[in-house]
Amino acid sequence: MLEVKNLSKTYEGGKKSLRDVSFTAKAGEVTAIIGPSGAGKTTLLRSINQLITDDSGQILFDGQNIRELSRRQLKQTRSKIGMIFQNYNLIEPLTTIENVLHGSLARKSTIAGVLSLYSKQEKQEALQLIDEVGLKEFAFNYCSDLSGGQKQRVGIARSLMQHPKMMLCDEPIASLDPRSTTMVMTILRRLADEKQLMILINLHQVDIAKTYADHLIGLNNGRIVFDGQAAEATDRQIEAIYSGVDSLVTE
Ligand SMILES: Nc1ncnc2c1ncn2[C@@H]1O[C@H](COP(=O)(O)OP(=O)(O)OP(=O)(O)O)[C@@H](O)[C@H]1O
Repeated sequence: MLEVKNLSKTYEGGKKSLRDVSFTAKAGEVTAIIGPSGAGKTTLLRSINQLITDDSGQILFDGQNIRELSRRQLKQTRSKIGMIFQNYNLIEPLTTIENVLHGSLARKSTIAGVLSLYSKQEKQEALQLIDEVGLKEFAFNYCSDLSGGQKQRVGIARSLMQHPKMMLCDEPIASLDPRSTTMVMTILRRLADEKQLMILINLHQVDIAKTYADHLIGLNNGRIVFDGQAAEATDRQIEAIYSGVDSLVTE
């Protein structure tokens, strides 16, 4: 379970990007975060694993407050949190399997990582994950030769190599066509259902959020203005998330 309590963030220059944000996310659930551009979605996702340092609040995950961990503890906790990015963040001149194997670096010693020392078991696991995301025949292709949707699936397999408990997905389908969008969202949904992963996903497409997510959070100007079941959010509530009317949990 992830419990975010009263999280606030003000950037240098004074922009208040998160204002007293509190919510809970559960294992096995897809939580979609929607809201207009600049609402604070990326800031929220990146604060959860402390890629952005926030001002105040609590982030309780796996029995710990992530905000209070030492550097070493944070590294350990981050190894359980996968990240999926809009621009994939792959090493393009490397092959699919090499990129996926990189996901295990979070669990390895620095020297083993630098020397790219992977065990036979890790290579087998990487191939298995590549198969799970439907890319078996592309395992030894260079990532630079893959389509956007294929690259995102490599990103998912790489993240699974970490053995994550939670996946933070920052607009993972923003650059994809409808067919690739369906494939990626279906895989994320399956990971929540079958591996009981906790999936948090920033989205611009409300219809996709309502189709694939269990839980919907609406952010506007750094505030949570909706927190409820994705399938039950009404058009009026969705409209209000984007127009910025506060406190819409009840109609
Ligand atoms: N490094 C930064 N320094 C100052 N202000 C920032 C910084 N990063 C983001 N902001 C501001 O914080 C607010 C929230 O930004 P954030 O990127 O979290 O929003 P978002 O909801 O993810 O937007 P989008 O949907 O466009 O990606 C915006 O007003 C943005 O301009």
